[in-house]
Amino acid sequence: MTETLVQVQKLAMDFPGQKLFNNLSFDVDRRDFLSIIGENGVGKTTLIRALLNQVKPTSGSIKFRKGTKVGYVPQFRNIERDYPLSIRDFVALNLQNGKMPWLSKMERTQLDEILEETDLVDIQNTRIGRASGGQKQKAYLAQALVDNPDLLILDESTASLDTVRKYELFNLVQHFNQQHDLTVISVTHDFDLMQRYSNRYLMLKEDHYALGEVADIKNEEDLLDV
Ligand SMILES: Nc1ncnc2c1ncn2[C@@H]1O[C@H](COP(=O)(O)OP(=O)(O)OP(=O)(O)O)[C@@H](O)[C@H]1O
Repeated sequence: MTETLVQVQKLAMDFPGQKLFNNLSFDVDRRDFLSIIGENGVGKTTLIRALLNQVKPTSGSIKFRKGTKVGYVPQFRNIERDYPLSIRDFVALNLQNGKMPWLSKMERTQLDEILEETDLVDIQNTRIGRASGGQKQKAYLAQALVDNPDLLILDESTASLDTVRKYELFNLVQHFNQQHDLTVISVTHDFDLMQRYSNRYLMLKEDHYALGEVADIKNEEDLLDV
């Protein structure tokens, strides 16, 4: 049975001289892997910010199923070489809620499990600032997943990565999608990434949008006409 996790209804966002999303409505069901695509400036990042409750839409609504926990992987942001945390400590930042300086036994288990599942065990003591770009993105992914979210939002998370690292990161996301029922929303410019990994797409254009099944799209040109 499908279980709707996110329900976006008649969303619109007005900025001076610009209107984004023409009454945008869509649902995201548990286990969906939705790619949000569209040209620069159509509002992809703004939509993500609205989903993360960082901006309030001018009209319309975004409803989450009660208890939905959301994880977020940002665009690549470089971390200074001297940043003092190890990869392990960096991933753990999302666990403690700032309440205690140490981790409970259960939290330590959660941390060990996510490091294992994201292939970071061998480099967990490496300083995050010294890690490669691909390792840093994996650490961001592990950080977003360590407290077991229902929904993961990725914003151009592979933009700085080469093809091998890009597939490595998304193979992991796919693993969590298929094995742990993680629901995924991924903003991307990358047609190949969308086609390989997602089951649905939301194409944003200046004055309309299109929702569809990725299986119906054979090549990039098909998206021009939607
Ligand atoms: N706080 C704001 N105030 C005014 N205009 C804004 C604000 N936030 C976004 N915009 C405008 O909304 C439009 C959409 O921006 P947004 O960053 O969401 O697009 P995008 O699709 O993510 O683009 P890109 O692919 O380049 O990242 C842009 O023209 C931007 O200037």
